[in-house]
Amino acid sequence: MSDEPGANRSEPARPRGAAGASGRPAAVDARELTVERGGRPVLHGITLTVTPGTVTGLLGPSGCGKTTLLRSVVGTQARVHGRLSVLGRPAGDPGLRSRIGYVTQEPSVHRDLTVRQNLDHYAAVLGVGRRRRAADVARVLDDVDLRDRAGALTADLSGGQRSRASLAVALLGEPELLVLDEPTVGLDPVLRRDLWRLFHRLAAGRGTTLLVSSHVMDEADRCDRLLLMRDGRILADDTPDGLRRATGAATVEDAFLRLVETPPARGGSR
Ligand SMILES: Nc1ncnc2c1ncn2[C@@H]1O[C@H](COP(=O)(O)OP(=O)(O)OP(=O)(O)O)[C@@H](O)[C@H]1O
Repeated sequence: MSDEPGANRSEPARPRGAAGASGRPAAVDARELTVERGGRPVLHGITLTVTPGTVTGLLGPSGCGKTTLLRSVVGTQARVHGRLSVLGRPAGDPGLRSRIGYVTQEPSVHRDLTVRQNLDHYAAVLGVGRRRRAADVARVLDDVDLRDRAGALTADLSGGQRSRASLAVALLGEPELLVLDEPTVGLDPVLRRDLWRLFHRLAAGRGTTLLVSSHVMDEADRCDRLLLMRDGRILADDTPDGLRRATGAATVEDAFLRLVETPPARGGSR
């Protein structure tokens, strides 16, 4: 059976009043989400809410199911069961395509085009008129700090620069929800810091919701909210401070270990 788009049987979640302070519906609302890949379950009844206008980190070890969850949110994952609504619509709804930006772990730019040509091409695909296109391309080049490499072939960029070029493509349509799969892997500390600043600028300035995965726990404090994940389950959905308070741990990494080692309370969500 295919693991690719087209076989998504998720249903929209019922509206649950999970809106943020803005009154907008939850950016993501998942209820009892289950996904099978390669004939075995990899997500086990996940329930979570992503508040609009926040930077939410999806943190967990390699192989725990982060990419599978992100693919479910953007509608490219097959065999999704349960209820999943994104920006108030069922996941995978064609009307969501222009409202979501998705950056996978594999850079999605054409290597034989320059950065600017890539952006111009994708802006045209998005239907941005010729006159607005130059301004949009300049804006996203600034966002990801690639203006001075705009004329370079993407084949000639470093890995980190190519990732940022992919992020620039995702920013073109000013999406309401940005889904980023491990965007900071391989970046030096300065670039990582700059990217997290950009994420918060997008959330604070444009009201964009960012769902950002990472397997590095030290990125936790850069997030407004955290979804801690392990073995296809959500261990915690909290702020970094709330998580430390709830577990009595000094760091999010220790909080994660305590959650793994402590059996869930009766009636708890784990
Ligand atoms: N195409 C596939 N077919 C079958 N099983 C898959 C496929 N892709 C991933 N899996 C399995 O699904 C589980 C979750 O994988 P997923 O890629 O979602 O994890 P992840 O947390 O994103 O990992 P990483 O941090 O390494 O990217 C893993 O056990 C993985 O082996």
